[in-house]
Amino acid sequence: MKRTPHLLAIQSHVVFGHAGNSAAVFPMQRVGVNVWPLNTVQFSNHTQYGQWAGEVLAPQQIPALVEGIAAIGELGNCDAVLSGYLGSAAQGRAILTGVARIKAINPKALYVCDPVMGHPEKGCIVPQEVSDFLLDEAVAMADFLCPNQLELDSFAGRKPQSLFDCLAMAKALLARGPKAVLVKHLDYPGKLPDGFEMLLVTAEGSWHLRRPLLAFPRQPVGVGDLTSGLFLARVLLGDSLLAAFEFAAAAVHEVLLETQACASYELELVRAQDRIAHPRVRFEATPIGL
Ligand SMILES: Nc1ncnc2c1ncn2[C@@H]1O[C@H](COP(=O)(O)OP(=O)(O)O)[C@@H](O)[C@H]1O
Ligand SMILES: Cc1ncc(COP(=O)(O)O)c(C=O)c1O
Ligand SMILES: [Mg+2]
Repeated sequence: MKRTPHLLAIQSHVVFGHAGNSAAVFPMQRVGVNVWPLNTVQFSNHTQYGQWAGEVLAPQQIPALVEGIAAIGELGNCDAVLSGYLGSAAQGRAILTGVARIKAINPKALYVCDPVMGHPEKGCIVPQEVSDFLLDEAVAMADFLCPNQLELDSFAGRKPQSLFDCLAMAKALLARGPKAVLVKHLDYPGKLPDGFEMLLVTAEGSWHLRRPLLAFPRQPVGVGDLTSGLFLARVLLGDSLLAAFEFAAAAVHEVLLETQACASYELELVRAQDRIAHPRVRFEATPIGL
């Protein structure tokens, strides 16, 4: 029998609704991965409501929890670490120490970094020191990096002029450490207004994917966290990076269709669970080169 992969997921938890681990854990489990959720913050709701209650996890808790898993002899079973929304830069450094500890026991373990940064225009609120940590330190250790366009711009220090410019910006990141870059949301001058586009960039090749842009009165949150989580889950289950990319796009689109049909602001993950596991839609990524 094939072994079920194990994944340590270090990102936010919201009591109500879906963002961070609250967007990604159930879908990753639903496609067949054992998830170890480690919550960097516990907030009442995501920050795009503009107000929330709750606390940031003390950074020293991250190594303490990782050592607790080592002490029961299970740390070597960890196949990957996924990091997302962080409450402080100290938490980020504690995660990198944890990644090094896990890779020392299991050199095949992957580190996937979704570099969630604060953006005033989007309403996602993250401390500035976290963005600095992601730009300078996390990128060097990440096996895969999953930025959105705004985060890609921050890494490049500029905005793109075209789709090929986005590709060049993502390719430049490969030289800084990651083996693959998944740009979860593209925005560039000349982009067709009715599409939602993504890029997968690896040393072996690059692919562009377009799916329909759906209309929402308020943009749902947690879509990026869902995308990175499902992409990694499918890689751990044995998909190629390209297959995992196409799967994540299809499953996320299914969730958005259900969310739109319910006129819900929060992602309808429970209702969409069968469609997450078995997407009915398929989007083919096309090779793209410079
Ligand atoms: N097919 C789609 N139609 C409409 N909106 C979408 C679609 N897919 C994703 N979105 C929205 O696009 C935005 C992507 O957010 P962005 O900040 O760029 O990425 P991330 O969620 O990774 O941080 C989100 O507001 C999400 O709700
Ligand atoms: C607590 C929390 N976690 C994670 C996110 C990231 O969500 P998304 O996947 O939409 O970038 C947000 C965005 O506001 C958030 O408030
Ligand atoms: Mg995001």
